Amino acid sequence: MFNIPFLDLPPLRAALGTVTLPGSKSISNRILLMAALAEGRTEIHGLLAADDTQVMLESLRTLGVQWTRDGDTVTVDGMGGRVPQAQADLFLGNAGTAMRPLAAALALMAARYGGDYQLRGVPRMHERPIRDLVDALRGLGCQVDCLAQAGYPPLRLTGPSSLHLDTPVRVRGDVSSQFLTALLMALPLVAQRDVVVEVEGELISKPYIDITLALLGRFGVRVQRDGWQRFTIPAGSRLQSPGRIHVEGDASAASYFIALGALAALGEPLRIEGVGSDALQGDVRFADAAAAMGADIRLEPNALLVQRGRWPLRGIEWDCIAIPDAAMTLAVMALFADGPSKLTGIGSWRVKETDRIAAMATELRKLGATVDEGPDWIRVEPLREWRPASIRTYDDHRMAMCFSLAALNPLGGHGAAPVRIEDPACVAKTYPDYFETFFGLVQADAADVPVICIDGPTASGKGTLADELAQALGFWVLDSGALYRATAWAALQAGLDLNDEAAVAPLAATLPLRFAGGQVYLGEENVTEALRQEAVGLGASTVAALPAVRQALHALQLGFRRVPGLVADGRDMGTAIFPDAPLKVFLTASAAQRAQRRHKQLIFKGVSANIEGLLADLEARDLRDKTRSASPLKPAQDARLLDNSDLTIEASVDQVLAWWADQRPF
Ligand SMILES: Nc1ncnc2c1ncn2[C@@H]1O[C@H](COP(=O)(O)OP(=O)(O)OP(=O)(O)O)[C@@H](O)[C@H]1O
Ligand SMILES: Nc1ccn([C@H]2C[C@H](O)[C@@H](COP(=O)(O)O)O2)c(=O)n1
Repeated sequence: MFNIPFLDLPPLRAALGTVTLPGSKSISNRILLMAALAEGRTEIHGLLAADDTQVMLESLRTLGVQWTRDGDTVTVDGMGGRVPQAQADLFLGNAGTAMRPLAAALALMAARYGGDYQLRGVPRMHERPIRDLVDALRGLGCQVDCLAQAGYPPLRLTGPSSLHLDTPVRVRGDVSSQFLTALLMALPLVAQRDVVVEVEGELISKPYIDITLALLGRFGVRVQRDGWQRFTIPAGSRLQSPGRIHVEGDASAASYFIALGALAALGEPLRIEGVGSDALQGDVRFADAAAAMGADIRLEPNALLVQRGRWPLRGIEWDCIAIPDAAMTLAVMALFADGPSKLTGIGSWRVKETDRIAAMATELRKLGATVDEGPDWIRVEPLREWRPASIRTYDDHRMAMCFSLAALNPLGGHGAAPVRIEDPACVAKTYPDYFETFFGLVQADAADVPVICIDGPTASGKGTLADELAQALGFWVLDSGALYRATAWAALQAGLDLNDEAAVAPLAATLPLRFAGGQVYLGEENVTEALRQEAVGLGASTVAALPAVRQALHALQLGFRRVPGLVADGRDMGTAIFPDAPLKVFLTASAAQRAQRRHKQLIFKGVSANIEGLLADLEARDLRDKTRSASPLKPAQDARLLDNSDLTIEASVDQVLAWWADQRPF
C-alpha cells in the first residue's frame, strides 16, 4: 500500500491484463457477523482483508468470539446467539457495515440477556446519521443512548429490558438500506415468534437487501418478503453455520476496472475475475450503465471481459439508486463522453464517508470540468482541456480509486496531464492494494513516466537517497550499480578475465537477474550480500568500463521506467540512460567523508576494514569511473549538484524533494 501523503499518476494511454478482485466488503462483514451470531463453526473463504473487515474482526474478538485466519480464509466459532462478553467498548473506524449491524445485534442481546456496550468510530462516523435505526430499536424496547448528538454515534446499548415483538418494527428505508439490513440480521436472535419489519418511505439500495436475504438464507433463515415494504422473520428462525462459505469479488471495486477497460483496453479485453453474471451484488449492474456509455462488456458466471466499444463514450442520464457506490465511477467516466451525463438517485452520497456529491463536484472542477449538483444528483460535462490537478480524497477510498481513472486523460483528446491523488492510503478501507493492481494493468508512454536520476561517486549516499525518495513518492528504484556488480560477480564465478569484453558482454546480456523484496537474485541464488563486497564493487568498476557491457545492460535499465515513476541511481543515469529525465541530481561528498561512511557501514555489518585502504580503493574507483571512455561518471549538463558532505540524510532527501516539488505542475 502507498502510505504516503500523495501519489502522482502520469498520463496513461492503455490497459491490458487480468485482475482478480478482492472479496466484497458488504458480503465479508455480513458473513462475519452472521457467522459470529450463528451456531457452529464457519470457514469463510476469500474474505476481504481491509480496514473495514479488520474492525469487524477485532470487535468480534473483543466480544469474546473466537476466530483464526489463514491467508484469505477466516474460521469463526459461532457464539450461538449469545455474546460471551456482557460489556465492551468497540471502535469501528468509519465502517458503516460494522456500526449498523453490530448496533442492532448488541442492542437486542443487551435487552434479552443484559449487557452494556459502547460503539464509537472516527469523527466522520459520528457525523453519519443512525437515528432511523436507533428509533426502530427503541420501538422494539431496546435501551439505546446517543452519547454525543441525538441520532448519531457514539452509542451506548444497555439492558436487560422487555422487547415488544408483537407489533411490526418500523424503520425508514430512504436514508440507508443498512438500517434494514441490520435489523434483518439481528432479529433472528429473538424470533421466538414471527417478527415483522415494515419499511417507511421508498427503500433505497434494494440490491443490498437482496444480498442480506440471500446470505441469511445460507445461514438457514428464510425471511418472507412482501414487496419492499414488509419482511417477516418466521418464528423459530435461528442462524446456523453453513460450514463453508465463499465471499464473491467486490462488485463496487469492479467498477474501476470496468471503466478502465471501457476507456483504455484497446486491443483485447481486460479480464476482471471474481464477479460476473452469477453475482449476488447489485453493483454488478454498474456494467449496464457502463455499456450504455459505450463499453463493450461480456459477462461470464464469475468474470467480466471489458474493452473499449464506442468512442468517445456516450453521455447518459442514469438513475443510480441501485448502484450508489459504483455510481461514483460513472461521474469520472463522464469526462470522456461526447455530451453531458446526469446521475440521479444519489442522495445517499451525502451521508457516506464524506459528502460525496460535494466532494465529487469540487474535485472534477479542479480537472477543468463543468459540474452542476443538486440534493440527489450531479451533472458532469465532458472535458476537452484537462488540467493537472491534485485531487483531495476526503478519507474516502472511492474518491481515490475513481479519480485514478482521470490519469487516462490523453485518451480524452488534448490531455496528457498528470493527476495527484492525495492520501492514497485511504484505499485501505476496502482495497489496500488498489494502486499496485492498477499500475499492473496500465501503460504509459515512457516519456510520460517521470524519472529522478541520482548519479555520483561511490559511497556518496546515492542508494540511500534513492531509496528514501522512492519511498516518499511511491516510485520504483533502479540500483544500476547492482547490474554491473552482478555482471562482475558472475564473471568472477565463471573464472573470466574482467577485461575480456568479448567474454563478459554476453554474460551481461543474459544475466538471470531478479529484484524481489529488497533482495537481488541471480537465478535462484540470493546474491544481495555477495554483491556488496568491496572486491565485487571494484570488479564492477572494471567491467563497467567495457562499452559492450554497457550496451548489453542498456535495454534492461530502460525497462525499469514504469508507472508511476522511477528513481534511478548510478553513474550515467542522467547522461546516458535517461537523458530526458525531468530531475537529475549529481550527488557528491568529499573522498574523506565517503571513506568514513563506507568504513562505518562495513563495521556495522561486522566486516573488518581500514579507513586508509578504503580511501585508496574509493579514489581508484572514482578515477576509473571518471576517465573511462564509455559513459564516464560526470554530471549531466542539466544536473543539480548536491554536495552532502555536511548534510544529514534527511536534509539531502528534503532538498531533492523540494527540487522535485518545484517541477511539478500541482
Ligand atoms: N548525507 C549523509 N550523511 C551521512 N551518511 C550518509 C549520508 N548519505 C548516505 N550516508 C551513509 O553512507 C553510506 C553509503 O551510502 P550509500 O550506500 O547510499 O552510497 P552509494 O553512493 O549508493 O554507494 P555505492 O555507489 O557504492 O553503492 C551508508 O551507510 C549511508 O547510510
Ligand atoms: N550506472 C552505473 C552504475 C554503476 N557503474 C559502475 C561503477 C561503479 O564503480 C560500479 C558499482 O556501482 P555501485 O554499486 O557502487 O553504485 O558499477 C556504472 O558504471 N554505471
